[in-house]
Amino acid sequence: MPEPGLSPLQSSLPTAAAHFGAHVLGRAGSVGVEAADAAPSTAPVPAEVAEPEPAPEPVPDLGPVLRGPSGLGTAALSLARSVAPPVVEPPVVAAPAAPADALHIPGLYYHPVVEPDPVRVEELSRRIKDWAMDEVQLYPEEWEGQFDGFSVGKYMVACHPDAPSIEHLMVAARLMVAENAVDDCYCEDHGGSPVGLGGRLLLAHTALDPLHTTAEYQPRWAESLHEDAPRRSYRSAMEYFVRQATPSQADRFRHDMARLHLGYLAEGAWAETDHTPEVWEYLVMRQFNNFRPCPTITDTVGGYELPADLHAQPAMQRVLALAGNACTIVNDLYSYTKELASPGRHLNLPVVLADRENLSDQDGYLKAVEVHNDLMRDFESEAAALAAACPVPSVLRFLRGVAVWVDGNHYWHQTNTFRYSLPDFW
Ligand SMILES: CC(C)=CCC/C(C)=C(\C)COP(=O)(O)OP(=O)(O)O
Ligand SMILES: [Mg+2]
Repeated sequence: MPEPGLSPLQSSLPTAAAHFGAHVLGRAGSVGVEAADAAPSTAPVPAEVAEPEPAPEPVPDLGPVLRGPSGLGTAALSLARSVAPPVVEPPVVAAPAAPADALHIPGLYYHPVVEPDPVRVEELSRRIKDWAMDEVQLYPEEWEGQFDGFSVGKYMVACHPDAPSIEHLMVAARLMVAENAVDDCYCEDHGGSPVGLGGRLLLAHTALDPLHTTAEYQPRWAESLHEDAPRRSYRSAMEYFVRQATPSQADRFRHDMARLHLGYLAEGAWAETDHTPEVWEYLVMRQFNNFRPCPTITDTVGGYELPADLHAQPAMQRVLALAGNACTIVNDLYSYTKELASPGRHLNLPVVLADRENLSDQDGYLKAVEVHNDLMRDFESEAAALAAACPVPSVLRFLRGVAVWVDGNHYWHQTNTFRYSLPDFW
């Protein structure tokens, strides 16, 4: 109900979008337009991480972002095109071919990406390694090869082609490295174990969501954040992130990380008792132990904000869950042989399908490909429906950012032959 004397906000949205609320859309529209036109965040970049002078930043190729993926079957991702005239008429570009030595999963539904800008990849790789070694003492010398082989620079450039600067990419890269450090060192094969995992994760979570307590106990907690590599890296990565993010973006990230830690705990609990969950139970765990915290920072890394009220809409939440699930099942497919070779029994979707549905290893794997493809198609159709129902610039750019992240994530898995290989099922 409008206040007396005030005329109601006029919305150009279809009636179907009425449930988003004119107050939210009115504000979101202005934020989005401003953000889309002036990409860099208003948050100041701290002096110690300022861009080096006078090296010029490579100009990001915004073509893929405006245009979206261009391969067969990518029409559903052309969100802006379906609801509004494009900002510029993009040139028609052929779908890029995957590199010759890339891994190919027959029947997998995915979109090829434009090769990430090699200048950005090199610069980001150099800076992230400096951060890992000099600022957080992340790993002993003998792990250097694994750090390089992870190729976080290539990963983040592929996933965030609209980042306005290398420093924006560093925000994503530090978090990616820190998230993997926690997984490797607390949960998996670099000293991790389900035993005591809850306590370790809880304490590390306070590097993201700080303790507020009395003067007597606060200093001891603050010291604890420097005691191991996972906590050092979470603490530092979060410090940079909150300088770049708005408070609601930081809060969104903390929530997504709490979800992630809950997923780690369920995975650890099942490993401890050697329990194989039902397929749907596994999918629940993997929705939490999930890449979700990475695509959901796409607006911070892009230098704009999807307003909290729009992020919280159930339709947006469904799109984000589907996108995260598609990304994560891609990992289950590409990491299948790595996980078979690791000590103990590592759960992934093909393994759980084979066990719970009495399938051969091969049929379990092939069914997991189908589950992935269904998730991808649901993500794309729900994202397109949301874009049509709520064609606010920040929503469209965010949905495009998530879709590009999904594609970049696939590209990184497909091309990371240092880390992954495929089973001989075809
Ligand atoms: C980057 C991030 C938020 C990671 C969270 C959880 C995670 C490590 C994954 C979803 C990847 O799965 P997994 O642990 O199976 O990774 P690898 O197969 O070892 O590459
Ligand atoms: Mg895996």
